[in-house]
Amino acid sequence: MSKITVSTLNKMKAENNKITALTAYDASFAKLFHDNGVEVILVGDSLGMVLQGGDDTLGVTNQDIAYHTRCVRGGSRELFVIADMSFMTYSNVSDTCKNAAELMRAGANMVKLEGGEWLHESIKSITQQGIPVCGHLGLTPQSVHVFGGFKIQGREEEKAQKMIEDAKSLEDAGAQLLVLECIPSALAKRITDAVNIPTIGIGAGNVTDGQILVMHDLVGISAGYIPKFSKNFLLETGNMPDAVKKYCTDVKSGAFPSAEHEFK
Ligand SMILES: Nc1nc(=O)c2c([nH]1)NC[C@@H]1CN(c3ccc(C(=O)N[C@@H](CCC(=O)O)C(=O)O)cc3)CN21
Ligand SMILES: CC(C)C(=O)C(=O)O
Ligand SMILES: [Mg+2]
Repeated sequence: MSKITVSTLNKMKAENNKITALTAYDASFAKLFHDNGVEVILVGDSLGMVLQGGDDTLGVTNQDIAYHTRCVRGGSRELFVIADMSFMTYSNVSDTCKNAAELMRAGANMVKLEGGEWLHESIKSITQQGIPVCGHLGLTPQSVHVFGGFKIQGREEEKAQKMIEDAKSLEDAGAQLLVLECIPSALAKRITDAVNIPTIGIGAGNVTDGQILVMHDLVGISAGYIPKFSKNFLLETGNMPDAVKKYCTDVKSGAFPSAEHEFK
């Protein structure tokens, strides 16, 4: 696979060619995913749950993400790697600059921040200084204690409209990609239509420009529960490379996620 860049991702949105993404936390899995058709690798702070065994993602540090970003980058120079900014490491512009820079030096191609309009200044500042940004709206797990659990977001029309405004604000600030997590498919469609940047969904239906899953859910070995929107692709394929290939094929064709994996 040739090298993926933000230009490739824009082109894919324009051509209705779905973007395939998975989380990875080390070199071997990152290379396996890349070799079998995955276009974007996320070093997610989900590692606080699936690697560290925590109940949420709040215990993850910027150093943790930097470490795993180095590991993932070790899998290939060619990977398009997004690194999550962890809980409370992007509270102000200065912290955002310092911590995002550490992730870029560790080998990331882009950093991801959870939140809407309030991130405007920080996103503007780091993109101006050369750091590409991915936004993240909907069920933003760092806010699990504000939400009162890992609950689907944006069901009320007022909240839905606010999320659309947040998406536009992120794009306006300079964000070049947007993750939408656990929202009704109809809202994911409205957001995808409202912005020019590609959207990547998880629990947001097959209407987004791409899909992402936590890698442990793809093979059914997540330590906690397995979210309803995920699917075990290892069951029907029996080996890892084919499970990854099947995931990519099904994302490309729109077969995954199907109705049973979406929220109405
Ligand atoms: N293994 C794993 N997969 C993930 O997708 C994931 C993580 N871990 N850790 C970080 C966050 C947390 N995420 C979660 C966790 C739980 C639900 C969940 O239980 N959702 C309910 C729906 C709740 C509702 O209806 O409002 C479900 O049944 O799937 C969703 C996303 C997504 N991320
Ligand atoms: C679930 C994805 C989008 C994420 O942010 C993570 O893995 O941390
Ligand atoms: Mg995350």
